Amino acid sequence: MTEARTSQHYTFGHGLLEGHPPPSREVLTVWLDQRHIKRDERLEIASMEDGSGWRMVAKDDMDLGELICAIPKTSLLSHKTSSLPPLPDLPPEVLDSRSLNCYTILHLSLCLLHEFRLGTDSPFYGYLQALPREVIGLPLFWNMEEIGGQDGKLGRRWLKGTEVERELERRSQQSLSFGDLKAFYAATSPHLPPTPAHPAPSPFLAYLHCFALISSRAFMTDIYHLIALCPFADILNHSSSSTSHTSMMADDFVCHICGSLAPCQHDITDANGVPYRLAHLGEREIERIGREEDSVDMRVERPVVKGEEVWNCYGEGLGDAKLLVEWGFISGDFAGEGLTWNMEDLGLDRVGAMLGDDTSGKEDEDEEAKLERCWFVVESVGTTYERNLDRRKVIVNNDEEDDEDEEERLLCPPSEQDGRLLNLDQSGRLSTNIFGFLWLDQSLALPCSNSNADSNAERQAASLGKKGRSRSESDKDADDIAAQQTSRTEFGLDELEQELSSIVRSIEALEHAWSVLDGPESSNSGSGHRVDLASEHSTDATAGQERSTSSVVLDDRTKKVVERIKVILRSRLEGLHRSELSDEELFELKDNLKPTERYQDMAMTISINERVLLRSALERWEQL
Ligand SMILES: C[S@@+](CC[C@H](N)C(=O)[O-])C[C@H]1O[C@@H](n2cnc3c(N)ncnc32)[C@H](O)[C@@H]1O
Repeated sequence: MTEARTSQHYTFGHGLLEGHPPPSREVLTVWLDQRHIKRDERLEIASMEDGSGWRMVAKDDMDLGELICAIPKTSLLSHKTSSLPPLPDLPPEVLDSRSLNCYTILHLSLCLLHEFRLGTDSPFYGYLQALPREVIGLPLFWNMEEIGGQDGKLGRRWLKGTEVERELERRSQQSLSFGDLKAFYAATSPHLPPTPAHPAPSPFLAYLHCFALISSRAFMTDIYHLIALCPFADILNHSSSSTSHTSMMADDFVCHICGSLAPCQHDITDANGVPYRLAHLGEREIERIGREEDSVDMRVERPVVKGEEVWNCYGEGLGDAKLLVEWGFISGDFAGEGLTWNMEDLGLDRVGAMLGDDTSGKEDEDEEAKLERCWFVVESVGTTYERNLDRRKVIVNNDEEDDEDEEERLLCPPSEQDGRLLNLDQSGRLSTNIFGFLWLDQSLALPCSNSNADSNAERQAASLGKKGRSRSESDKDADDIAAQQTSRTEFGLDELEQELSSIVRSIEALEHAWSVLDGPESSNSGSGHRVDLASEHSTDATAGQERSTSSVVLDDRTKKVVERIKVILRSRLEGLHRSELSDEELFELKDNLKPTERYQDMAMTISINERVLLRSALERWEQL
């Protein structure tokens, strides 16, 4: 059976495989067999329901541990297996600041382009012909007329202020901006060997096509091949980790010189003659890797039912922003870390000031060391918070109700993926990392004089409120900070440790106050509900415990942190495109999009989801 991804022949402006027959599963299957790529025969390549690509479906049940596929590493398409000759030294402005990861992506995209240009002469042709021919519309390209058109331009506007914009900024910091791609291709395209079908360098669009394929299909394999295309395995679509059936596995402790997994001539061995890179393995394992061919494997990690699509997990906790930027689609799974901030966004970019700068008694300490001292406290806050949550779970026997209760909290422990993330999680809970830093900034930014106090308050105002707060508000902030100052202290590690217990107490008071507001007897369903935190005596029955709330009083520092959190959330909301629109107006706009306006649709979905999340979080903090 020869089935095309679509029936027409392709001309997509990049000029690659032009005039070739459409992608064929049959040609792919023959090639996979020739390259000894093992697949379970119960698996079938099928079309996606919306016709936008291929997917893997199981024709029968598959059990835990069964092999889905095994791809010999010699059949991966990596910078080591491609026939692109080594590049000459690149000019420093192209190479200088690039990390190895970034260079590997840019270089592998060029390798792929070279294989495409070879056409049927490429040893990878059977695989290449099965890849999507249309350029995958990563947001990085949406402003480019040939790829994004009008839809892309309008879509980019909806990305304003969203996590996608942040993700693009992160990529840019890793030297993976549109300009970086352009510069890399300008420097390397003259070195592409001419081929019969492509005697001259290919257009930039061809390189972008290859870059998007690498971004959306290549996986990290080992320290020799690094990022590589894994034929067959890359047909599986993504689902978040809890619903996926499998993930990619490879032994990555290979020799970095020749790629051998088994002991080789380049190895340095320990006293027992075992290569250091294999020292963590048992004798039997070492014997096994000497016998077997090294491969990238996928096994069933969650049983697959007959007729089901087999889902891969491209990475733990991938949210829609990352999926859109790197893979060009959104899942709507509400996976990932929610919304993120960096220190600057939070007005915390001058840690020196946060620590009392020249009065710290550690004038010669660099910013990094100061920041580390703050992290010491903030991370301890997270650990303590998590431990208290666990303890509470044990007390209430960890039932479902308690999980729901937990999601309704104001704060959440730091992300498991990245312990230093400053985020608002998908349940609208603010990370204790943000709270901790805001607390430290509030309590430690002790000004030397009123003029310093002024500049500190101005700094916060400028960073937090994009529209800027009025001068009188800044003055008031500065006065408050100055009023709090009773004595000047050297803030060393000991002092920071003392801060820990204050922050934990502040969080406990806040959560307690919130549980009173959010508890069943408070009938806190509508907005505008208020509880007099300082005077009422009530009980919190949500956890099956009696808790006196007679002493829920938020101290001044806590109140100030709460105020800053509200400013941060409001400012993020106001930074979104068309932030003045109501949810109804937004949904109406989205519903009126044409089916072809896919980029706008994805961007609006993300923007709307972020609004909803921010509003729900803001509502909680405003009720305090
Ligand atoms: C590794 S490939 C997967 C195979 C691809 N569907 C194909 O046609 O060859 C990754 C691409 O598949 C698509 N994709 C993967 N998971 C998806 C999902 N859950 N929903 C929609 N598209 C998905 C995206 O276009 C993504 O860039």
